[in-house]
Amino acid sequence: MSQQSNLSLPIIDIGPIIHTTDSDGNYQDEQAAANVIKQIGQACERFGFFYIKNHGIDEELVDKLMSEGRSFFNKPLDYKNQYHMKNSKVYRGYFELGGELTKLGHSIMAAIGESLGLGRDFFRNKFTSEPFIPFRLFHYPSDPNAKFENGEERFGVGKHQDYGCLTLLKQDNVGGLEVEDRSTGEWISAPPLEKTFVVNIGDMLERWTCGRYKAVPHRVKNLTNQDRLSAPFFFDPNFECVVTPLEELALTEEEKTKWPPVKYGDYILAKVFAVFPELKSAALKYEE
Ligand SMILES: O=C(O)CCC(=O)C(=O)O
Ligand SMILES: [Fe+2]
Repeated sequence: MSQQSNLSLPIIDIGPIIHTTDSDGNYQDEQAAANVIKQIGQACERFGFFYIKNHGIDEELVDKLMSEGRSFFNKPLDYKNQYHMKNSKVYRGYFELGGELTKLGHSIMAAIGESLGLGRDFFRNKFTSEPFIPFRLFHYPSDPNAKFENGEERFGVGKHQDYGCLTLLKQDNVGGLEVEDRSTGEWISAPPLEKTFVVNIGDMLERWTCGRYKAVPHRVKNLTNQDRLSAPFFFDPNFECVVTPLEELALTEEEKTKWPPVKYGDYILAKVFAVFPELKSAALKYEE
């Protein structure tokens, strides 16, 4: 079993990269923005994860979302089963924070483009103008005494990497998220920090950059006696987007052959159906 690390993930004040001038998309304070972009680039290379603060997202709306989520999970099972994912064709809909989080996703992708020397419009112009933006609300029941089951360590969400470009995660104040330190294999704790989101890189950004920016394994274990709620917002390429190593990054032939092209829609569906096989039969039924 790997050890806990005593490192902590960087916390980046991204105020300077979300305030652009209206006319041309330049940053209001280019020097401050350049400093943030550098921090983002370093965090992507070293950890694949970072916290953001001063992100401009309305905290009242976030609180409202979390309390609505909590009240849903507190309802009786019969009520919740009406919305069981097995019964879903596909849940599409509106939620109040969607637009704001999408805008934030574009701002962070702009900074990432800049940090790679590709320019701030690179990803939006080429790949993410119409992102695929799944959103989930997770409930991790309190589980203080169930560290092990049949000798195996138990997790609310087992070790995995995210599939797309970026994840913007809001967690409540319970904690339990851990991130692998790729250089040591230790687990870095990512505790709740007020008014922040945890941001992490997904597999597609790793493929575009041939691993320069990493999609890093993480997991969640709630060992407290309180329920935990989290809300990941995924900012992903469109289903039709074919992801190949970026020519602009002057990667070697060896690197490029390691990352063959994938169509994002095929990639994510294969991943989701592997985790939730019942959704595959539901989706096939829907296609008939
Ligand atoms: O609940 C969390 O903190 C993380 C969830 C997660 O890793 C995911 O949805 O991909
Ligand atoms: Fe994840």
